[in-house]
This record gives sequence, structure tokens and C-alpha cells, in this order.
Amino acid sequence: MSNLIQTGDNADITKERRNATFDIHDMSLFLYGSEEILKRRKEMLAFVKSKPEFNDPIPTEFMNREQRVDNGARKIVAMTDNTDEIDAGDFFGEGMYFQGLIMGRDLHPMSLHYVMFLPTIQGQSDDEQLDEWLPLTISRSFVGTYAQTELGHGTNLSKLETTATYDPKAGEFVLHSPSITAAKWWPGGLGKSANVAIVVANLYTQGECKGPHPFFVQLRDYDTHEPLKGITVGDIGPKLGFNTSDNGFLLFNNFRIPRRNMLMRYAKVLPDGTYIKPQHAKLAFGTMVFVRSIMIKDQSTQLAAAACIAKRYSAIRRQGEIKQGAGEVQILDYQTQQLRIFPVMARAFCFMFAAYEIRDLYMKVTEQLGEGNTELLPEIHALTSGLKSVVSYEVALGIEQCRMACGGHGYSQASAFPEIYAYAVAGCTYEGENIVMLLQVARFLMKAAEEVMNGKAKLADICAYLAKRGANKSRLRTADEYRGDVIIEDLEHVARNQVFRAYDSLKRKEKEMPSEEAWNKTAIELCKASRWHVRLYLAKNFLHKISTAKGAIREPLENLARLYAFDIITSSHGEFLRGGFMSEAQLDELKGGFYTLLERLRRNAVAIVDSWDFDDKELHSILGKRDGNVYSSLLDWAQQSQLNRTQVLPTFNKYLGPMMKEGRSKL
Ligand SMILES: CCCCCCCCCC/C=C\CCCCCCC/C=C/C(=O)SCCNC(=O)CCNC(=O)[C@H](O)C(C)(C)COP(=O)(O)OP(=O)(O)OC[C@H]1O[C@@H](n2cnc3c(N)ncnc32)[C@H](O)[C@@H]1OP(=O)(O)O
Ligand SMILES: Cc1cc2nc3c(=O)[nH]c(=O)nc-3n(C[C@H](O)[C@H](O)[C@H](O)COP(=O)(O)OP(=O)(O)OC[C@H]3O[C@@H](n4cnc5c(N)ncnc54)[C@H](O)[C@@H]3O)c2cc1C
Repeated sequence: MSNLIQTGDNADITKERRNATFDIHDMSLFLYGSEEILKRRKEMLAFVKSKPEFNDPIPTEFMNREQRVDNGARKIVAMTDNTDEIDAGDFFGEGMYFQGLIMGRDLHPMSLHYVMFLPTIQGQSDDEQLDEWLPLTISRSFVGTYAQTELGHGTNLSKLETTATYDPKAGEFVLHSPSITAAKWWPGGLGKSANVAIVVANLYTQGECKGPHPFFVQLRDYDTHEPLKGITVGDIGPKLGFNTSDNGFLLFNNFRIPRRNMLMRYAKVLPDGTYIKPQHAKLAFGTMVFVRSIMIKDQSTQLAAAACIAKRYSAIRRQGEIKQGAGEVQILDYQTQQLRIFPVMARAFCFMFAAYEIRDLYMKVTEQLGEGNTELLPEIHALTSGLKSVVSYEVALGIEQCRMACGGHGYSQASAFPEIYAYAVAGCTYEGENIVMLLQVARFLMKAAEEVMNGKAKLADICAYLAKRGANKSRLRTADEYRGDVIIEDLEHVARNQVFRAYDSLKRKEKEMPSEEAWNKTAIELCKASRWHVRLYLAKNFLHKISTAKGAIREPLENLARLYAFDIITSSHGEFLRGGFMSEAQLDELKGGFYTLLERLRRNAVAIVDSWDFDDKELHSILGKRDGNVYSSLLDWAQQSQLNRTQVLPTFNKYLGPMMKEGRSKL
């Protein structure tokens, strides 16, 4: 703990750190997994701080869009000039941390090159293509992006309008955008930075449509960077966030590429146009599964950053009195403030632990795919889709809650909340709109429910609870005893009930109308089932993970995990009261337990967020500064506003001055 306390720190934040009941190093170790990882984080941080080229000339929030795009391009080149400093193969760990330290929370002109283009080359090319494209990708001989979404279609991939029609005589594909709505729209870096792209287009061969497939396409001249003939490309304009990235549009006019530019690891088109289908119809969607899986870690980090800022600020902010005359209190002492922030912190831990599980599952699936085994594909698709949806939604709400908990200063860009929110909330949309992805989970759950009903019950582990009998009354007696398995049983009960309620409703409707219509008319219940399924997964994983903690960190971790579960239950208590599963008295007991947990977590509030090991450089927030000296830093920060460069703005002489002069002259 003491390593975070330095002379000159705000007295309140120092007191918080002195009062903590555990050593933050131990907590960081538990969170990140090993001493080696913590050491590497320190080394990478020291390296980044030692390099002036990674600094921003002025805080990015004071830059206009052109300056941001320029600054982003400059820094990403500097960053990738230095990849020898990290284990670049460790994308999930070192890659993400290194990038976060240098690039901050904005995408940059090469985001898609690393997040989707490279993984698609790695995952979808055959050996010969890999030999050709991978070295060029890694050596940054071109800048790539992933162009799938169109102006008129994003979610429904089967209806993408861009066509890739095979011409066997020429041995070429002809890429074409038959309408305005066929324009590729959104791909990161496509507008001005990328000169190549993985383009997802509907493949036509021998007169038949074979569905969406990925193609490697050169878009611009490698020397002049001018768009090639037949290509129309540009930037789509400013967005809520991601403004360092030139998300772009792209239209093809009968643009020809060689046959071998179709990525052929799974599906293939032979020179005569014969189509060889992949082993699993959705293998071409593998990169989306990859990004959904890494998003969980990224999103939980953003949520933890928000909670860290809100807690540190709440520790130094004094406002109002609890006991009259006793002096203003730290706002962190208000129960309502704790309610706003502590559950957010609990969620960040929960999501991070889930991120590790997903990383491991993803690695297992990749290994299996290498052996030609696609068995786990439906499971990982359902799990990543569900986690992506629930986590990104909760993260967006949590960040906003933290912002509001910081009062007026939370609204300033000095807090970093606007930046964190704008960055994270995009995750609700990209890589599959959240509701649509929840409906994908529901497909998986309805199949599992069907198997249970048919007595087959050879279910994936994550669905095993659907086949359990379960008690019809909660075993909850006292809040203090409400832990581990008892909590899980209750969440299982609610999740199972919702899955079968949705299933029954779907089946009833299917008797009255076509199944697609029945599906649409049950969609709200289906999404609800998916959410409960994912919440259950998250809670199980969280409770299991903290049960492995030892020493002084165990108690705060248990408090966090139980707070997470109590929060879910008390905020959706109707589900637990249904059919008398819980009584009103049991719910009151839980509510009391929830308030007790808030009190218990109060003492360690700051130490818990300190354990996330955010450096000020990474947090990029005046309110969340480690030393707690917020007010003087806010004043310094504001001095950098462009408007403060001169005492008198042109607006005075042009508009306000004449107006006031006229006002005075009329008196
Ligand atoms: C060296 C330097 C290192 C630098 C390191 C950098 C580190 C950076 C770290 C950054 C961290 C975080 C990332 C942040 C950055 C994010 C950038 C954002 C960029 C965004 C990109 C995009 O958005 S790309 C576009 C994404 N688009 C989508 O996701 C579209 C969504 N739609 C779909 O996925 C599908 O169309 C949909 C699933 C909705 C339906 O598919 P459809 O073909 O119509 O199929 P159905 O008929 O519904 O289903 C048929 C069956 O197939 C199953 N299925 C569907 N998809 C899959 C799949 N992927 N895998 C397996 N199975 C699938 C489906 O469930 C059906 O099954 P069933 O059995 O028949 O029920
Ligand atoms: C910041 C950002 C970066 C992006 N980067 C890229 C990129 O690099 N490359 C790329 O190709 N794309 C990119 N995208 C596009 C992104 O993948 C899509 O926007 C996303 O997949 C959602 O698709 P959509 O925009 O077509 O939404 P829509 O599908 O039109 O969704 C609109 C509404 O319709 C609902 N809806 C749609 N279908 C159904 C259904 N079947 N059932 C029920 N409701 C439905 C949705 O729930 C939503 O409420 C990016 C988007 C953003 C915001």
C-alpha cells in the first residue's frame, strides 16, 4: 500500500490508503495473475514514459479532429517502431496494455490493421497466402482494415450487397457495389489511412450465391496512396467518439482482383469456378468472435478506470455534513454515493475475471480448429455474443453512473468520463448490435431447452443448469450466510425459469404462426433469457474465482462478489418473488445485506481501485489523479484551453462588444 503514498499527496486520499486492510500489491497480483505480469507492466510503463515521442503535444481533448488524426498516426507509427519492447504475440496482455498507454482511448489509423485485418489474415488465409501476406502485415508494408458493414446492411450479413463474382476466363473476381446502400460504411482507418482491406462480399460462382466471404483487396496505389481505378473511398465524418480514426466509406465499380485474393483457408473457389464449402458454415466469421472475446477485457478495463476516477475523487471531495457542525465529509461517506460507485467496481472485477476465462476458451477453440474440430464453435459464439452484449451495456451504464457521481466536474473533459464513455459505448454496437447478439444466444438456449424437453440433455457445460431440478424455494436465511452455492442456486433458478418461459412462449406461438414470426413475437422474452444466462455465467465465474483468493485480500473480494450478486437480485427482485421462490422478508434481509456490504467495502474503497495499477498516464483523468491533488490540477488543465490563449477573443469585437455598447447607448 505504502508505494502509492507520496509526500505532497492529498491528505484524505493518503488516509484512505493508510486505512486499507490489505496490500494492494497482493490484490494486483490476484487480478493480473502473476508477478511476471506486474513486472512487465512496470517495465512497459517505464519505457513508454522514457520516450518523448509517445507524449501528446497538448492534451488530446484540446485538439481538433485533424490534429487528433495526425497525432494518432504519428504515435501509432512510433508505437509500432517499438514493438520489440513487448511480446507482440501476447495481444490480450502486453499488446492491449502497451497500446492503451500510448494511444489512449481513441481508435487510431491502424486500429483495424491490428484488431481485425491481422487476425483475419492469420485465421482465414491458407498456408501459401499466409506466407505472402503475413510478413507484409507484420512489417507494416501496408495498412489494412476490415470492410464488412455497408450503408444499408451491417447486422444481416447474408444481405450484404457487395458482390464478388468469379470470372473463370480471367481467373479473377469482380468486386462491385450495385447501389449506394452497398457502400462499405464504418470500417476503421478505411477513409484515408488504409491502402488494403479485407472486404467481405457475397461470393457468386457458377451463377450461384455462396454467401459472404473475405477477400484481400488493394485499394490505393502503394506509392502515391491515390485510390485505384474503380475504387471510391473517403472518411464518414465525426462520430460520438473514435475521432482519431478515419472510419470510411468504399464503393467498387467492377473492380477486378485475382482469384487467389479470396482468403481460402476454409472455403475455396477452384480455377474453373467450383466452390468448395468450409467445414462449418460460419468459419468465415471467426475474426468477429475473436474481437468479441478481447472486448470483454477492454470493456472491463474502461469500467475499472471509471470507478477508479469516481472513487479517488469521492475520497478528496468534501461536500455537506452528515453530523451538523462536524465539518464537511468526504462524499465517499454518503451511502448513496457508495451505491453509485461500489457495484460498478464489483462489476469491473467480475467482467475482468470473465475475460480471462474467455481468453482461455478462445485459445482452446483455436487449437481445436487447427485440428479440424469445430465442436466448440456454437458454444464460443453464444458465449462471446452474450458477454459482449451484457458487458458492454453494463459498462456504458456504469461509466455514466460514475460520471454523475462526480457532480459538475464529472461533466468536464478533465474527468475523462466523456472520453471513456464515448469509447466504451461503441462496444454496444460494433461487432454485432447488442440485441441481435442476445438473440444469437437465445438460439443456442432454445436448442438446449429443446434437448432438455426431449430428455436428451447432452448439454454444453454452460447450459447444464437447464437440466437440473432445483428447489422451488430459496435457501436464503441470513444475508451473512448467503454465499457461494446458495447464491448460484437462486440465480440458476431464475435463469432456468426465464429460459423455459421464453421456450414455452415460443412453442405456443409456433403453433399459431410461422416460426420466424413467433420468434419475433417472443424476442423480448428471449433477450431476457439470454441476459439471465449471461449474468449467471458471470456470477458463477466471479464467485468461483474469489474462492481461490488467500490472505487479507479474500474478504474484500468476497464482499465485492457478493455485492455483485446482491445487486443483481435486489434490482430485479420481481423475478425472485415469482411463485414464492423468495419471500418479502428474505428480500428485506438481502437488502440489509447489501447495505452492510457497502459499509464493509467503504474502508478499502480506494485501495481496491489502486490495485488495478492504473498509472496517471493511462487513466488520463484530472479527477482520478493518484495524488488526489485535483483542484490545482484542474486549474492548470483549464489554462491550456485554446480560449485562454488571449484575454480578448474576436467574438468580443465582432458580436458581444457592439451589442453591449448598443445596450449602454440606449440607457
Ligand atoms: C503489435 C501491436 C499490438 C497492438 C495491439 C492492439 C491491441 C488492441 C486492443 C483493442 C481492444 C479492444 C477492441 C476495441 C477495438 C474495436 C474496434 C471496433 C471495430 C469494429 C469492427 C466491426 O464492427 S466489424 C463488423 C462486425 N459485424 C458484425 O458483427 C455483424 C453481426 N452479424 C453477425 O454476426 C451475423 O450476421 C449474425 C450472427 C447476426 C447472423 O448470422 P447469419 O449468417 O444470418 O446466421 P443465422 O441464420 O442467424 O444463424 C445461422 C447459424 O449460424 C450461427 N452463427 C452465426 N454466427 C456465428 C459465428 N460467428 N460462429 C458460429 N456460429 C455462428 C447461428 O448461431 C446459427 O446457429 P443455429 O445453430 O442455426 O442456431
Ligand atoms: C465505432 C464503430 C466502429 C465500427 N467499425 C467497423 C469496422 O471496422 N468494420 C466494419 O465492417 N464495421 C464496423 N462498424 C459497423 C458495425 O459493425 C455495425 O454498425 C454493427 O454491426 C451494427 O449493425 P448496423 O449498424 O447495421 O445496425 P442495425 O442492424 O441496422 O441495427 C439497428 C437496430 O435494428 C435492430 N435490429 C437489427 N436486426 C435485428 C434483428 N434481426 N432482430 C431484432 N432487432 C434487430 C438492432 O437491435 C438495432 O436496434 C463499426 C461501427 C461503429 C459504431
